[in-house]
Amino acid sequence: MRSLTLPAPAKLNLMLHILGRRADGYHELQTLFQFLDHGDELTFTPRSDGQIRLHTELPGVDHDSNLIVRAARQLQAASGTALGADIQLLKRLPMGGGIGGGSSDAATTLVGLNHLWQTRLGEDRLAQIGLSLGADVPVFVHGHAAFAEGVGERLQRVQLSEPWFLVIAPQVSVSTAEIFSDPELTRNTPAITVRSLLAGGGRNDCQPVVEKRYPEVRNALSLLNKFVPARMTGTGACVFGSFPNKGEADKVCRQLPDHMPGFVAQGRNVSMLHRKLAKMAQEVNA
Ligand SMILES: C[C@@](CO)(OP(=O)(O)O)[C@H](O)COP(=O)(O)OP(=O)(O)OC[C@H]1O[C@@H](n2ccc(N)nc2=O)[C@H](O)[C@@H]1O
Ligand SMILES: Nc1ncnc2c1ncn2[C@@H]1O[C@H](COP(=O)(O)OP(=O)(O)O)[C@@H](O)[C@H]1O
Repeated sequence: MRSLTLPAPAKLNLMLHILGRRADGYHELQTLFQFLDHGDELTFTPRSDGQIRLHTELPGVDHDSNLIVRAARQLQAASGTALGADIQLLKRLPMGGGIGGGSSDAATTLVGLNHLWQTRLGEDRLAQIGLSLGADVPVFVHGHAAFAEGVGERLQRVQLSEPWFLVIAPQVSVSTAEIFSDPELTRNTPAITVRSLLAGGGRNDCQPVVEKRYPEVRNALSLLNKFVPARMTGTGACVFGSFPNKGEADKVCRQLPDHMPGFVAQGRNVSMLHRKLAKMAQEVNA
């Protein structure tokens, strides 16, 4: 049967404010998401027997807990399809890096299988299913840079400049739950409007707590700060800085020590997943 290969791009949280804690323990956020033109890649092949089989293993994640398998099963349940899928994953994004690899894999699975199985669920419904898998899945389903509120589910599209970023991935995995349960976390940042945010400013409220717990992240920030203002994405561990062009970002990337691998990627307002879908639609209509 016909296969479909789709990208699962990374995201950056260009800023992340924590406004408070809800009764269910989750934190109210304000964050600005932009995608990177760098990410994982998934290949889906439909099966007629209804089984979901992911053929790529990830360290520490068993088959049935992988967000890809969980997303595929949720879509089966929501749509009632009798089809299954063989899935291959090309994993490029560091795990637990705050660049959303798992969430993006889940979103690409929802969007990709909805297309391949012809289950015809709307984007809002896919985002709703995605939210039950992780707070960052909806923004990847919609595929547009956004200002997010709530736990990340209330999205407002934004148009941002698309600079080149150098992203450093310190060799540690930071657990989101651990950072959100730290008593020293700032939880009372006043709400700001998207307009004032786009005029400049913002910070990452998780950064001081992660810097304190993880010297690797602190060192990556101070190294990058020698060249450009550096900030952490999400709950870490990755840190990033923006450059006026690719050449300058590449130059700093080449100077990184072995224990601090990095990559250079461009910020994108429309995700690679949605660019590829638009290209496929154009080819069908041509
Ligand atoms: C804060 C962000 C910003 O992008 O961090 P990163 O994961 O990307 O680093 C995300 O929204 C994270 O979303 P996600 O990674 O899906 O978090 P989940 O797995 O849903 O949450 C893990 C745990 O973190 C805590 N948590 C998470 C999100 C939130 N808004 N408040 C919380 O208190 C909860 O204890 C939850 O059980
Ligand atoms: N397909 C997947 N890719 C990455 N991580 C996954 C996946 N499925 C489940 N996970 C689990 O989710 C955790 C967070 O993953 P990830 O999205 O990479 O980090 P972050 O949310 O910090 O950006 C991982 O440490 C792993 O245990």
